[in-house]
Amino acid sequence: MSMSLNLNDAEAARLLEAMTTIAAQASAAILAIAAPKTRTKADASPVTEADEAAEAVIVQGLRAISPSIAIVSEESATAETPAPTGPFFMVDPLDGTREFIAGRNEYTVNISLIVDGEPTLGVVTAPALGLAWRGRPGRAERLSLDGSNAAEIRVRSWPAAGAMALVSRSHLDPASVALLERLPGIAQTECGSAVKFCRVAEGAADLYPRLAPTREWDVAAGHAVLKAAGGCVVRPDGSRIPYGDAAGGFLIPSFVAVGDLAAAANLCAA
Ligand SMILES: Nc1ncnc2c1ncn2[C@@H]1O[C@H](COP(=O)(O)O)[C@@H](OP(=O)(O)O)[C@H]1O
Ligand SMILES: [Mg+2]
Repeated sequence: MSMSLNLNDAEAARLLEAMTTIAAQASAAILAIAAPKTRTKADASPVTEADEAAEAVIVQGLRAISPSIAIVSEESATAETPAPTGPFFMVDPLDGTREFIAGRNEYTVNISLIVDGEPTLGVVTAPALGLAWRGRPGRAERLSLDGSNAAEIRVRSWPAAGAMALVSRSHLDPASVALLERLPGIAQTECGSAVKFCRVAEGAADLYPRLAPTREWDVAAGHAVLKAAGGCVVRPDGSRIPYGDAAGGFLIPSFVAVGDLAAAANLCAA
């Protein structure tokens, strides 16, 4: 059954607030696990008991607030997961598991709501940084994990000098390196997880190139935040990312996340 969802701004704000609370609860569940037991998944990537604890908190929380909206979540998605037919929540209970296991603080909880194939609402929390970022159409915010200190954020214009790219610490690939080599004078910093989208959204960086595979749950919430802040996440040719690709295993082969839309158009035309 297809279901339409036409949220006005007050309803969007209310739903995003509830998603923020759930992401904060999942963050607390992660922080409560001091020495996580770790195993390797079928795709050779790591998962910990913290990933699973956070997912349980999130799924239970989302079911309680919106029982009719489907949930696609990293640790429960399988090859048999059907393509969602209406709006759906896309969840990564712990993005940057490698960072988390290594004891670094750049890992996140990602929760987004996809409507008509577009990440429309999104919250990203960084438990170890005590921070959250969230976006809905027309407004993006950075706040403390406890919900205080919410402040509007906005992308910056591409600077004439001193543009900054963020790249994966654990998965930097040759194609992204080659793209950066074509941009003279751009500085680059390593950063784990969906924090990269949020740094671009708050105008601390300009570009996050990822010309290597990720999955929709790694991207959707950060995409919603960056879009709300005035930026974009697109395939390298400038086309949109088709969310809800169950048949393709929710794989996103490559993307670029950019703060300045004119710079994004130039980059994608090059
Ligand atoms: N070959 C691959 N295919 C699909 N996703 C990949 C991948 N290599 C890395 N990723 C994704 O990249 C995420 C980490 O991003 P980063 O390197 O920027 O921190 C991982 O998230 P998880 O930690 O949730 O598994 C993982 O899903
Ligand atoms: Mg994960």
